[in-house]
Amino acid sequence: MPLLVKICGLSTRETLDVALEGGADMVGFVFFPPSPRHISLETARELGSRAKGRAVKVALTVDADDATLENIVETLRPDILQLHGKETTARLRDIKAKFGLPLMKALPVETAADLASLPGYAGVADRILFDARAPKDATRPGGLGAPFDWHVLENLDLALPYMVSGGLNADNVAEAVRVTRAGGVDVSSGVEGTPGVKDPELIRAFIRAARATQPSSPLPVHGERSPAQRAGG
Ligand SMILES: O=C(O)c1ccccc1N[C@@H]1O[C@H](COP(=O)(O)O)[C@@H](O)[C@H]1O
Repeated sequence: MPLLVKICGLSTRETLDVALEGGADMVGFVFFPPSPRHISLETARELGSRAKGRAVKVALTVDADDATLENIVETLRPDILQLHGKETTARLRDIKAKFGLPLMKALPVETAADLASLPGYAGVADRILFDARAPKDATRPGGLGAPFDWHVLENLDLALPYMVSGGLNADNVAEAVRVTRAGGVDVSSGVEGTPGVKDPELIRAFIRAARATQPSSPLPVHGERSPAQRAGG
């Protein structure tokens, strides 16, 4: 399976286009007012229609209530909801029943003990995102540019698709994928110059580095067209 690459915290047309043109599989939009990446519903409507059909649109929320989720679903029209707070398994069931969208539950990781809640969430979420546990005094539960010890996931045996995040960048993404065997990677701070301000070059470099972790297409035998040539018609 090809590695899924998610660029999160996009808030402008220009950087969204860079992520889409660079080949991001998923683009994430943050709806959490304390975050420097928080976007308004008006921006969500514009960016959502721009990304439609070009990448999976992910709405990131933190313990959002139904009314907030309703507004986000109505304006962004996300393909998946990323729940990055302390949402319980019961709340996940409730959100699923109300909104009928796939759910990606973010789980904070610091030590192996943090995986205790995994079986419960794996029973209801469609995908798990393992993210670095934020310090107690942090103003947000993610998007802090800090990695966790990827070896915690080394022997993970999870049937559900999972991604990793937390302090990823173009220099360490290959090692994160090697250690965790994750099917996807998610980045925000690592493609920014300053918090909340995406850097086009860093976005491109991250996507390239993530793609380079994949075995390259086999060389065509004489007279045969390569997969890339076939995809291009
Ligand atoms: O990006 C944010 O501001 C944010 C706010 C609240 C919850 C999660 C947030 N971001 C997510 O955190 C991880 C790791 O990000 P980083 O690469 O370490 O900056 C990622 O999933 C972001 O989507």
